[in-house]
Parts: sequence; C-alpha cells; structure tokens
Amino acid sequence: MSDIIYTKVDEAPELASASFLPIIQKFAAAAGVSVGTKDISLAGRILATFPEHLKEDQRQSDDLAELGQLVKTADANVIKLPNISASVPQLVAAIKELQAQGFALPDYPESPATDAEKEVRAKYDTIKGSAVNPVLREGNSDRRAAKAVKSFAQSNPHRMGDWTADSKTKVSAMSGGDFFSNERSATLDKDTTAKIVLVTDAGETVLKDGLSYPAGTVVDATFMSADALQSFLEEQIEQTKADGTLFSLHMKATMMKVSDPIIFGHAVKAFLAPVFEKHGDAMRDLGVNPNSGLGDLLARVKDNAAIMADIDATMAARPPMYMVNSDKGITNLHVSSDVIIDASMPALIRAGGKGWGPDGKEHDTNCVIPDNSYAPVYDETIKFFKENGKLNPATAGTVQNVGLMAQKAEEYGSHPTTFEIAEAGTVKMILDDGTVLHQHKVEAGDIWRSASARKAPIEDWVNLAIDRQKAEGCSAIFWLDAARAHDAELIAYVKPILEAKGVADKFEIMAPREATRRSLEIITEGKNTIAITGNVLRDYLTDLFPILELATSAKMLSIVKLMNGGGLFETGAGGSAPKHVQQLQEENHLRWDSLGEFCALGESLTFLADSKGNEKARVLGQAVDAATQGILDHDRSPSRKVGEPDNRASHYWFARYWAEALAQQNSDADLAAHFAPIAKALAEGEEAILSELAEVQGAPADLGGYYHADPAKTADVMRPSKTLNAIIG
Ligand SMILES: NC(=O)C1=CN([C@@H]2O[C@H](COP(=O)(O)OP(=O)(O)OC[C@H]3O[C@@H](n4cnc5c(N)ncnc54)[C@H](OP(=O)(O)O)[C@@H]3O)[C@@H](O)[C@H]2O)C=CC1
Ligand SMILES: O=C(O)CCC(=O)C(=O)O
Ligand SMILES: [Mg+2]
Repeated sequence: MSDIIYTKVDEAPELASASFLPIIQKFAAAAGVSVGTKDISLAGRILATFPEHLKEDQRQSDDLAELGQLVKTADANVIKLPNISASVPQLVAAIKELQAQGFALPDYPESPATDAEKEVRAKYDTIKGSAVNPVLREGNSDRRAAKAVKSFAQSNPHRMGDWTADSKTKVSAMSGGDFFSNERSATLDKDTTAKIVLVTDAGETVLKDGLSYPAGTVVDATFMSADALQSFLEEQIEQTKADGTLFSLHMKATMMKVSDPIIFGHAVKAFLAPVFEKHGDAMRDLGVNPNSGLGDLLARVKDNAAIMADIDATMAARPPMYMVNSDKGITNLHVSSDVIIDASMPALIRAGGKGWGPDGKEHDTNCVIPDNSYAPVYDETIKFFKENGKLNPATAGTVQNVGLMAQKAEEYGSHPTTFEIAEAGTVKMILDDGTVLHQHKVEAGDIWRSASARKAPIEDWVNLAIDRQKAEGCSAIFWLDAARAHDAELIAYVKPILEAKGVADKFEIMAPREATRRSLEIITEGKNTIAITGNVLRDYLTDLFPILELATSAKMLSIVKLMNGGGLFETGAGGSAPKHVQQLQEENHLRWDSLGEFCALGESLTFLADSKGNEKARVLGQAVDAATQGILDHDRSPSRKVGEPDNRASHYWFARYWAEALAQQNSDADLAAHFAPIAKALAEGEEAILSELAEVQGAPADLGGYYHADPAKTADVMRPSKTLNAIIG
C-alpha cells in the first residue's frame, strides 16, 4: 500500500490530476514517500461492478471497497478529490460511452421486469447518486478556509451582486406535510435489531428487515405527503407567475438519491400538469419517467407533434423557469443533478438574488425548497441581505464548520430506509422486543424515511467541536433546533459533554434560522464563528459561507479525522465542475483551481509525518504550504478566460515554489541538495514552459471520452509543455 492514496475521479478535478499528480509523485519520491491512486470515478465504479460482462483485460478492481476498508484503519492517508454523484441520465450516458468503447455492459434497466433485470438494476443503483463519500467518510468533518486563503480573499475581495430591499427573490418551503413537520425521533437505550413494515387493510408488508443499531443510536422517522407536496408545487407555480419572478427548484437529488429524485419528478409533473393529464398514457408508453427530468422527457416525446404542441403551450402559460444554460435551453427541471442546492443557492445569493431566465437575462427568483428542515437557512440569509445589503468580503470574518458526518449520519445515510409508499396504511418501525419505535399514517405516493446517527460519531463530533473552539477561541454555535425531534435528541448528547468538560459557556445552541442570522451578524462585524452542525447543514454551509466569503468553496481546507485514527483529506468543499470540462473541450482552457488539492496535500504530508514519524514528509509538507502561499501571494491561480494562464500554468508555479521552498529549507540537507537543481531548471524554463502551455489554448481538445477519457489523450492535453515534462519526467 502506498503511503498516500490520491483518488482518481471524474471531470475537471481528474483533468487537473493529469497535470498535477506527476508533479506530486516526482517530488514525494525524493523523500521516499509513495503516492498511489485508487479509482473512484463513475466509469471505474461501473466497470468494477460488472466483471462477469467484461473480458479479462477489461476488468477492474473494486477500489472503492478497498478504500472503504482502508479508512477504517489507522493507516489511512487518503487525498479525496470530488467525484460525480450520478443522476440516472448521467449513469445512462456513462454506460453508453463505455459500451461504445467496447465494454459489453448491460443496459440500465429503466423498468426491470425479469429477475435478471432486477439484479442488474440493483447493482446499478448502488453506483447511483452519492455512493462514494458516505463510504469513505468514517469520520466527522472539519472544513474551514486556511488563514492564508482567508486573508488573500480579504485583500483581493471578489465581486458580489447587489442586494436591494425591494428584491422579489425569496425562498418558498412547505408549511406542513413535509419531512420537517412529520419527524419523530428517539434514542435507543440498548442494542437492537429492527424492521420497517407497512400495515394496510390487506395485511403487513415488510419494507425492510434486519436493521441493527447499537445502544445510543438516535433513530428518526418521518415522511413527506405526496398530496401536500403536489398542492404546494401548484401554488408555487401560480404564485411565481403572479410575482413575475423565475420559478426554480433547489434540492439534493445526488446525495438524497432516493427521496429527492421523486420530489423532482413531482415538480416536473406539476409544471407540465396539463400535458400529463391529457397524454399520460402515451407518455408512459414512450417510457417517460418524470423523475428523470424534462430533458429525458423531451427526448422521448420529441417525435409526437401533439404532445410537443401541448408542452409548448403549457410552458408558455407557466412562469419563466430559472435556467441552467439559457443558450442551450436547459432548464432547472431538465436533469436533477444540474441544480444541486448546496452550490445553486449560494451562487444565486452571491449574484444578489438573481437567476438566469430563458431570455438569457438575470431576474429575481422564487427559490422553491419543498422541505422546511433547512430552507430557513437560505430564507434568513436572503432576508439579512435584503435588510443589510450584500456582504463585504474585504472585511467579513469567517464561518468555519464542524459537521456530524461519520458512519452515514443523519439524512445522508437514509437511502436503504427510504420508501415511496405503494398504498395507504401505517408505516411502523418495530424493534426486536416488539416495541413500535415510530409510526406514521401514510397515503400512496408518500415518501417515508428513517435516518439515524450513532452514539460514537455524535460524541466524536462534540469533542471535535470542543477542540476546534479551543484552537480558534471564537464564537461556536451548535445549529440545533430544540423544537425539532431529532435535534432535541442531539442536544441531550451535547449539553452533558460540554458541562462535563467545563466548556458549556463557550458554546451557544440555536435553531438554524437564528444561527444563520447570528453568524451573518458576527462575520459582518469582522469576527469569526464555528457552525457545529448535522450532516446536511455541513454540506450546505460549507458551500454557502465560502462562496460568500471567498467566491468559491474550492479553496476550502476539508479534513476528515477518521474515527480509527487515519486521515482523509478532501480537496475543497465543492464538486467536479462539469462546465469546466466543456470549456476545455471547446477551447482547451481549464479554469479549475487546484487550491483545494494544494491544501489537502500539505495536510496529508504533515499527517504522514505525525502518524509515521516521517520527518522528510514534514519537510515536504511545510514546503507545500509555502508553495500554496506563493500561489496566493503572486496571484498564480487559474484565470477563467481562454488565452490567460489556466490550471496547468498554476501547477507549473506550484512546482516551482515547492522546489524553491525545498531547496531553501535547512531542516533536511539531502532534500535541499536534491531540489536545488530542479528549482533552478524550473526557473530557467519559465519562459519556454509558459509559452508552451499558452500555445495550445484556443482550439478544441480531444480527451477520447467524457466519463472514461483516454489516459494518453488526456495526458497529451494536460501536459503540453515539453520543457516542463522533461524536468518532471
Ligand atoms: N465531494 C464530492 O465528491 C462532491 C461532488 N459533487 C459532484 O460534483 C458534480 C457537480 O456538482 P455542482 O453542484 O455542479 O458543483 P460544483 O462545485 O462542481 O460546481 C459549481 C461551480 O463552482 C465553481 N467551482 C467548483 N469547483 C471549482 C474549482 N476547483 N475551481 C474553480 N471553480 C470551481 C464553478 O463555477 P464557475 O462555473 O463559475 O467556474 C462550478 O461551475 C456533481 O456530480 C456532484 O454530485 C459535488 C460536491 C462535492
Ligand atoms: O457526495 C456528494 O454527492 C456531494 C458531497 C458534498 O456536496 C459535500 O460533502 O459537500
Ligand atoms: Mg456540498
């Protein structure tokens, strides 16, 4: 096993790795540190799942399963880049691409009928959505801007859209019948197994059996009423039209991979309600599944003139929709993975509450976030900016995050226990001693789910918060709502730990809406605060505040202190930036910023030094931090525009600053001697390297694939400088 594992992923970060990883491996080798890779890309995971369909030489090991084991050991030292969490249309596209490349994979069965199809579908469903992060995140989350990154953002503030008091932009959430209002929660007093059943007039159906929870687990159950959701969506469509704003739906269909695609499907049905009423049967025959989005729907009905005419007429009568890409006619409802709430809401808030309309212009927007559990965070943020004007990133303090995440905590671990109810009845969660822990009366179509959080991760999270507060000495707020069932159970854990450690006076506990306002007030005053949150708010806030403070969450330090002693270092808090790949393919410019990779690399090397007593790794790590500082001081981050220095040029500068720092340090003479000539060659090669990197820009670039790009072609595109390649090898 290599000392450090660097993950192979997809899209923009994987392109960046083609340029950056050879540099890391070369530098690390000089210190005897090995850096290996493990493939967690969507294509790689598909190939690893179907060995029986592939030729011997096409088969691939199940790297995710291996990493899943590794992160449970003290030996883990993993640098984790963002990977695609695939919606069904993306999964289908990836399968098609692999089939075209000669991999005889089975098709994705849209409506599996035979046992064989059901088996294939079940296997594909394990790959769908957010299937990697929950496996690797065997620890809680510590995300913040490194001090150097925050001060850089303050001295180079990014541009923000203006907020005005009369903005019509707002958040709309359900006032009842949602997951928030139906939640029940309890903490188990002993180890138990459990089952979930649906009791109807006809008898009992087992939805899930063989669940097992250790004592101390907080177990929740809740449901979203399909009727309440439908009425809410109908009202919102009407209200948006009346307000003259854009209609937009924001959700997390990737991480909430069972519930949210269904909610998304309801929105598609509501928006096109007259079409579904008139042509429902014909559309079903064409294989339309609203959960797959408007894009898939249009592709299936495009040859039916009557349906198309009614779609056009309906769209014309509806409020204009918030667009993902107005040039290409891609709407908010095309694909559920195109509008991911943690990225989409902050982008809209940063832009002064504006979304892009079908006319290619910016407009005020109705942000529909059906479930009311976390919608108040965005609602309050918008209210705060309407009252106070936009945040000033030059003077704003920072909101750090400590997030409960380990062992599939809370909603993000609820997929195996989420069900779309087939018929009216009562869902019961029954423990092995016969106790009915939770029950709900449900109707057909309701979405019922149970989520849980275990005792050890909860205690670890509170202790991590105590450590972080001690290190920072700033305000620290548990974002927990005493009036919400689940949060009340967590508060029962939090308070005694804080009291036993004598630190209760250092912390506040506030519901998300109040915590949002307090945090915005604190950072507006230039002070800092730590948001200590559950898993979903961890995700939302670590895009929201970084995007407001730094323009992007890509620059975040994202540490997962694994519960069994290992380290997982995520690179930034954002995703795999599909738009960046498009730009590279069209004009050979990659605007991906690798600052997240730089921060994670420094942490990983320092962790290697601490955990394995490897002093050379410490020297390498300190030099990485100096190089990262160099990138910021000299403004060497990639530009967004073709013709200007991009990701590849930033890697050249990083290598140069890294080599210079190593050559100049005096803790390790061997390393200094080794890197002196490399630093010299990189400095002398500057002009040649930068012009070789610049020359290739402007023309289309061929990667030989999107989900499964050709490694040789990708390396050609991402390493176009002969001079640099000669130095790196
Ligand atoms: N940890 C993980 O594995 C994560 C994975 N994802 C996955 O990533 C995919 C895309 O998700 P999406 O919600 O669109 O979010 P992204 O974070 O990928 O993209 C949103 C926007 O953020 C900006 N951005 C993000 N990272 C960088 C970077 N390193 N450098 C410069 N700009 C950056 C880009 O803005 P601009 O266009 O202005 O340049 C980009 O278009 C999905 O498949 C999602 O599931 C998402 C989050 C985390
Ligand atoms: O796993 C995913 O799909 C996304 C993860 C994410 O957005 C986050 O952890 O911030
Ligand atoms: Mg996120």
